[in-house]
Amino acid sequence: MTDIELTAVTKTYGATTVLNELSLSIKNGEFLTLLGASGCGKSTLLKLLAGLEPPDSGEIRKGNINLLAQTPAERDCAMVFQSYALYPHMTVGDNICTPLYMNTMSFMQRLPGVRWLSPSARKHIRTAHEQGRKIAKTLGIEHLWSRKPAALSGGQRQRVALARAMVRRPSLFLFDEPLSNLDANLRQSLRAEIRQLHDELSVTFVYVTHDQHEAMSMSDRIAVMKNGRILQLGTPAEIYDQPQHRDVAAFVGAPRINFLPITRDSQGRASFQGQNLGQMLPATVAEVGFRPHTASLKPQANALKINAHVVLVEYTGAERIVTLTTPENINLTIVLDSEPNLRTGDDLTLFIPMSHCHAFDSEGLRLMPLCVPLSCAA
Ligand SMILES: Nc1ncnc2c1ncn2[C@@H]1O[C@H](COP(=O)(O)OP(=O)(O)OP(=O)(O)O)[C@@H](O)[C@H]1O
Repeated sequence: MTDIELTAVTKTYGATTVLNELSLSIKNGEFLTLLGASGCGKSTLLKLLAGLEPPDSGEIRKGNINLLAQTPAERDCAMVFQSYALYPHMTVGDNICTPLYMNTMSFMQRLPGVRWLSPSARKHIRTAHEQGRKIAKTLGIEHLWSRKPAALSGGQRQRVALARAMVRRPSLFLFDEPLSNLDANLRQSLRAEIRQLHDELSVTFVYVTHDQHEAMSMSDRIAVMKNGRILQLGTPAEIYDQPQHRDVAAFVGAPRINFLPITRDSQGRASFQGQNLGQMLPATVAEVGFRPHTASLKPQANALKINAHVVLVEYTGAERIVTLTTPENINLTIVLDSEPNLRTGDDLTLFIPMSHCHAFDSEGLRLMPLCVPLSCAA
């Protein structure tokens, strides 16, 4: 099977450019997540893949097949929406199976009267129901077969929508925020189920979400989007550990990454709270980011030192989340797994190993740290 290649795809609605010269290679069989804030163009990209909308320019190809020349039905993909999109007058069984047998019947056989009179049409329906029941069993909804959608919970409805997509055995699944309407516990269990389905089916999943937990826990690769462009494409670990843009760093991780604005000393060297960082950070650094879990209260070499004031200590059981403010009025959040005596109002010094600091320039682009060890001049 072949990868799907999007090349310089642009989509506009009126004066709004929703996708901007976007290029992306979707590997055959991978679980790829499009992650980004509301309005960044994720759903539009999904619609272009499904053939529900055409791009203004650019190419979408699968090997030597030009997908843009194919109708949605020819593209062999199934879409699962946030809103389930079930037929309210049909039972669960009919919701799952109707698209399947309608696909395999001739126009005449699809006519309601003929459908039940024609032996071959009845055979199609019987086969579809057998396949549908198997899938329903896999998803744990077989006992709901004769119910109508109104008599189902949100999680059950989404399972029916999943079953309806799976029964056709498409080579590409497109998910548009399928878990957004569900409560946190159900989201977590369906997240795992969708990932398991992917592993069992071994077909390509493209999954849209603005929830970084979903993206990080389910995906082989994540494309982080902003303003119709991909800021970074990588594995969850690459996205988390080596964010190529400050907005990528800010989008993943909870609590959120901290950012420190870097100033210049009288000689033009990078500095923060009077420390000379010129030996450690590239000359063009504008900001340093560090994740809340990387801060320590233990003095150490080659570390960025931050003087701060404790505003709030929150106990979460295993760890404590500490909110601080610096003399420059920068708010910081750190996570400590042990510090029995820390209280609101304390003044302290944080140490962030330079190996855990992310440097960004004024455009937000990642800079490689200098390899010269720092002698932090206080
Ligand atoms: N049919 C349309 N006509 C006009 N504008 C549209 C249309 N569809 C989408 N847009 C606009 O395109 C932009 C991107 O929309 P899109 O739905 O792709 O974003 P998204 O990242 O999926 O956001 P969300 O997470 O809120 O669904 C938005 O500003 C939206 O208002």
